Amino acid sequence: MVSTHPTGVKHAGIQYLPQRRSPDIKLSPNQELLPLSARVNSHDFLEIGGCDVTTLVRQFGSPLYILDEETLRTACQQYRDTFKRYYQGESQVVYASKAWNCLAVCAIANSEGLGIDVASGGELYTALTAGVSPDKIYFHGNNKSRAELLYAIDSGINVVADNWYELQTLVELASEEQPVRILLRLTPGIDCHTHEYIRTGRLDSKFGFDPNDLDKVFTFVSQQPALNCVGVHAHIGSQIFERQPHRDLAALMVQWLTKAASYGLTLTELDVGGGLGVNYTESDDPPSIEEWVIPICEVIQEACAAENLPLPKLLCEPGRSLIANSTVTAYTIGSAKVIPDIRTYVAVDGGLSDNPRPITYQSVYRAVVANKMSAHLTQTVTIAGKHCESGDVLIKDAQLPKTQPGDILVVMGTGAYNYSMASNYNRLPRPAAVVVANGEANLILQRETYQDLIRQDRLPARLKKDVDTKR
Ligand SMILES: Cc1ncc(COP(=O)(O)O)c(C=O)c1O
Ligand SMILES: N[C@@H](CCCC[NH3+])C(=O)O
Repeated sequence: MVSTHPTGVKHAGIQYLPQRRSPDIKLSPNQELLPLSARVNSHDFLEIGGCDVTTLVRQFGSPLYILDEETLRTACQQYRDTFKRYYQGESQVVYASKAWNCLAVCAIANSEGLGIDVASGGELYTALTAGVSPDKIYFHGNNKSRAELLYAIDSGINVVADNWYELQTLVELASEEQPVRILLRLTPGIDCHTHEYIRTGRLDSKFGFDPNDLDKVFTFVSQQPALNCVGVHAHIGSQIFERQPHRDLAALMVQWLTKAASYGLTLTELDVGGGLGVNYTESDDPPSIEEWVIPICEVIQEACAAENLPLPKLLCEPGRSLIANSTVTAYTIGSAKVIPDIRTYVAVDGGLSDNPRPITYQSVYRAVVANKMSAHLTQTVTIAGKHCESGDVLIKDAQLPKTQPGDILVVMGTGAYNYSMASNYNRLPRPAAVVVANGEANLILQRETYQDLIRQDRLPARLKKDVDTKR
């Protein structure tokens, strides 16, 4: 079977065309396997952003993260513009930068008018360095350190307060003259179907205040002049395909605003978190960005009208659905091991250090061979990484054309939680990343070197002496 990608990419056996539910609803990048600008050129090679992937690998090395600027910008615009169109109050889309935090990605999101959600001092430092305005930065985390909270207060950003210890620390660190702007993160008690490790909304979660404490929390913050509490926040989990949980969440959060008003707290911001899922395989079926945003706007508008509340500023925090499908990882194929009647392993020059999602969440990915885009898929192979770990498998039973050492394997949908969760396991240097657009490729993350790997190593003098004498 040969199927066709909407943009013209053909790859035998892979169904690239997601199902359109209605002609009025735009498909969005989170429903695509390949970046929007993907094409097959006259050599039968994959091009992204007008750049031949095999040339990029020759130029920048392998493995290589390749980020398509058009796809990322389109996703940012779809979120931003859908809120503008369907929500009558103010809105702000905030990129959850834990998905991929680096200067260039923060700068692109910022240039599209998005705010940035940060989850550590390091992510905050990156966002500020990328030029994001402090009032558009939201700081998350269930155990922010004192130093991180001080950094947040000094920088004038928004803090999403997660627990009692944090509220008390903020009261100590902030002052009446310079109150800290906070939102309260509450656990909504809403469950959804996603991987156990990435559910955050149910009561048994390490994040946020217990909803049974709502009265106590509102009473406390309403009495603290050092706390400028402006809103509520909740996030129910990640890689969610269902639509009802976010509708339920939106309705529940409006009830929280009503309750806060009874404590004299005028809360003007409501942040529904992120969580919209993406296509990693042809059988995934997430809603589009519009299909996710529109019902949230409708539910909040209806609930506020019913409760006679002014419309709050509506925020959301997508990570994965903004960036996952903008990026592919290109690897070079090396050794193979054929175990007759059992399995064929084809190894690449990266693995769990650049993409820990398969080993962590049993995530499934799809791949194509960038220099053999129309070749028939004649083999079923397991794509192994190069780490000393049997579980270091990127894709089980991948359908591929016949491959040989030197071929370029492209794994799709690697923009979210790949680089940001990358490690140096086995002391592999982290890969480089480029952003591509209009035939131009720019380095956004330099490949680590062996020197980088030992930059933080220290050899105490007494051990050094040992080394010297034993030589
Ligand atoms: C507080 C918070 N906001 C936003 C996100 C982004 O989620 P996603 O990448 O699923 O959109 C997460 C991650 O799950 C999160 O923990
Ligand atoms: N790291 C997870 C998502 C975590 C979301 C952050 N709360 C993943 O790769 O799917």
